[in-house]
Amino acid sequence: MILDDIVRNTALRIREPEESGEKMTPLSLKEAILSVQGRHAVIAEIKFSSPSAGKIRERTDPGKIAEEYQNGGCAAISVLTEPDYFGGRPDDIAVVKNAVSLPVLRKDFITDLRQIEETRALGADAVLLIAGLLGGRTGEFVSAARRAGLEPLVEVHTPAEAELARASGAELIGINNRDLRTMEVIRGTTAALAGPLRNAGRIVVSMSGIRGPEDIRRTAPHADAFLAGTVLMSADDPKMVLEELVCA
Ligand SMILES: O=P(O)(O)OC[C@@H](O)[C@@H](O)c1c[nH]c2ccccc12
Repeated sequence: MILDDIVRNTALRIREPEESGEKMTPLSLKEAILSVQGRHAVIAEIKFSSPSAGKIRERTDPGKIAEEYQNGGCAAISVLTEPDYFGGRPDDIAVVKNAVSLPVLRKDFITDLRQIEETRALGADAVLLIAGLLGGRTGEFVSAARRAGLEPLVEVHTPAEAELARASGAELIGINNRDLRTMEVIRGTTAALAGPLRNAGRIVVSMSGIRGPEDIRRTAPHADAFLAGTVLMSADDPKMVLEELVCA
């Protein structure tokens, strides 16, 4: 299965983190989401290809894309750093951080605590932790991320994972509408899982499969923020499409 291949190959790339120089004070993804008023908080993703979509667009300077996203009014930027299936690079984090003044979320397949240190060393503000990969270790990774100065965003797709995420203490929970194992998008996933999480005070990010403003409007009663990738990266004018999502 593709997900197993990705996780295995990613683990093979892990190196002991090197001591890196002074890092900037992290920007809060939570604050960025909560400070959006009168429009939708959108996390715009930089992703050049994916197992489900194949090649999305030619690789160009991620800093330029990030600037366009910032001009389009996103609350934060997500950067896929996995190289083999998503066309990303770890160093894209620093490039994006230098280009914009928004929180940057690193998205990769994290299954080893050394990747948490690495993520902070790369300059990210927040890190994606996938409950479906971490299982009972989710809470341990949430704590490790905080200790490293990173805000954890825990991704879930099933009720059991949602409960794991809630119990992990993470404040930010991403409900992935796409099943990472089958790659099928079920747009009702956010509505189905958000209730208990929001009642427990968690901030819910609805992720994946957003095709346009209508998808945002339909899910808005169930989510505090949205994460969109393919619809933006495949657009001729990502800034314009992002503005449509933000103002949906
Ligand atoms: O391109 P989309 O359908 O807008 O989806 C973005 C994002 O949610 C997706 O890239 C994603 C969500 N969780 C992940 C985990 C790993 C890799 C990728 C992802």
